[in-house]
Amino acid sequence: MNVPVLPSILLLISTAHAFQYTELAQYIDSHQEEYVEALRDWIAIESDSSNVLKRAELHRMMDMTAQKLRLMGGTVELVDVGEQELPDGQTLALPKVVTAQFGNDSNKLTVCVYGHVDVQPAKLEDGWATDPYNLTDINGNLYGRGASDNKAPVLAWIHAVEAYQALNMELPVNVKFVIEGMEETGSNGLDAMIMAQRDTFFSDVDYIIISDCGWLSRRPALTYGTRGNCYFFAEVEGPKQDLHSGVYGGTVIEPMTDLIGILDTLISPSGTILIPGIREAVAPLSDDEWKMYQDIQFDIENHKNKTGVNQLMYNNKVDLLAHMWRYPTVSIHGIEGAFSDPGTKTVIPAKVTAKFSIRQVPNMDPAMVKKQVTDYLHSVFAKRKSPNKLKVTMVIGAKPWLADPQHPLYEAGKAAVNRVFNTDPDLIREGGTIPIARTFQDVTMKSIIMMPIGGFDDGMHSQNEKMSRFDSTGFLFHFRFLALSLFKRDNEVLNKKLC
Ligand SMILES: CC(C)C[C@H](N)C(=O)NCC(=O)O
Repeated sequence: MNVPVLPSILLLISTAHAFQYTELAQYIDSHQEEYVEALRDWIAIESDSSNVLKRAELHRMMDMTAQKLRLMGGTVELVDVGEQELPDGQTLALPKVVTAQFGNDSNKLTVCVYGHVDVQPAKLEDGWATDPYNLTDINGNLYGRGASDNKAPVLAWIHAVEAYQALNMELPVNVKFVIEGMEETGSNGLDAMIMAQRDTFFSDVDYIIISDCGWLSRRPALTYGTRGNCYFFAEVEGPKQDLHSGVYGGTVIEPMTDLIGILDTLISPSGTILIPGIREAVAPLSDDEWKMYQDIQFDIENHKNKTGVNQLMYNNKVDLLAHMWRYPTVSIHGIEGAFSDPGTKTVIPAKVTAKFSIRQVPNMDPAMVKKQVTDYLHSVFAKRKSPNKLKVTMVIGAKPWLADPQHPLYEAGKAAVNRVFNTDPDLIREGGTIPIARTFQDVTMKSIIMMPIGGFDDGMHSQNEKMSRFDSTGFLFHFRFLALSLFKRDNEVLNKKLC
């Protein structure tokens, strides 16, 4: 069973009878290689949204996505969401957002599937074992940038609709797609588009499904929360050009020294955020949450192996999960302008820009965090009495998202997992960010369920990202049935509650 297939699963299925399940499953299994080839075509496109030099590739990716949906007979639009302003003041066209619709029957529920087809940067020399843009199948693992995050899951949903069409089966729900190309950099332009189309495209949507996350372990999972993210640039500028450190070192106050000095004041070695006001905003961990976390399957040794470290920040499961999902953290990602090539260049860089981010949790507010971080860094910098100039910019301000795991969507999900796996799913949160999740919820007032498709060891954003055709436990195979059951149950529950 391969991944792109997965969704077929998810789909539709609500009203399908047993023989239809079998037919769908057979169709999907017998088309597995075509799904892998479709994924190969998509992986080959370097749709890196963070690199402005790759923008043409991103536009091509959106066109290709729209074309695939058009060829399936969907009502497809490429929605212009305007321009992006770059830190240097230049502007650049944003990739268009693809919307599509299959079915328009007012007697059916309408499901909106959201996904993205942009990716994080990847280079062979980062330590990939294979070319990140050439899908490589090793023992059933499909390696390539974007395989798990989020190209295979998006394709899987599309192929699910296609399987119904190919078998001349009626879709049990109307299906809408919203597929974007800027998720990895904060979903620029998408908030405004959702607001603008609230009373049109989104007016008949009953609920939203996102498959842009992963299981936590080999136990089935449903995701009910994601962290937000505030991403900052801190630029320190000094001399008018780079200087020879032997000739000028000791006479000028170096921008890099200033920058490292202020970065070191963001977080303590034991992980305490030192920016005033941040920790105070965080909702305290309730007893109920503590109990929920205790029951979740999470193997600390496995987490150590996966990350390749021999010591973690915390030694117990609840603390680790809580710090992964529902406490903020500061991560320092890189320094632009710093010398980073092999060799021993002896330069004093004239201007350096640090990139760091702070994951957001309830009840933090990105606007407030922007002010707290900017004020704090300027006050720390002022104490250094440096003649250099500091500029702090927040380039992403994505809010956290939290659903009610008691909502009928999750009841349906749990019942389906039980039916299929004979076990309760773990109800998990996600430490990463899906910037648009909160907007969907706030603007459309519709509920969201996140149904992870990725494996716990897919390596999203990392070297050797992959999506598995099979898992040792065969979870993808099971997931198909989970989905079938889910939607069957889903409609039963939701028809009662939503209609
Ligand atoms: C695991 C995340 C929710 C996946 C998502 N596509 C993502 O990577 N978002 C950006 C981020 O930095 O979290």
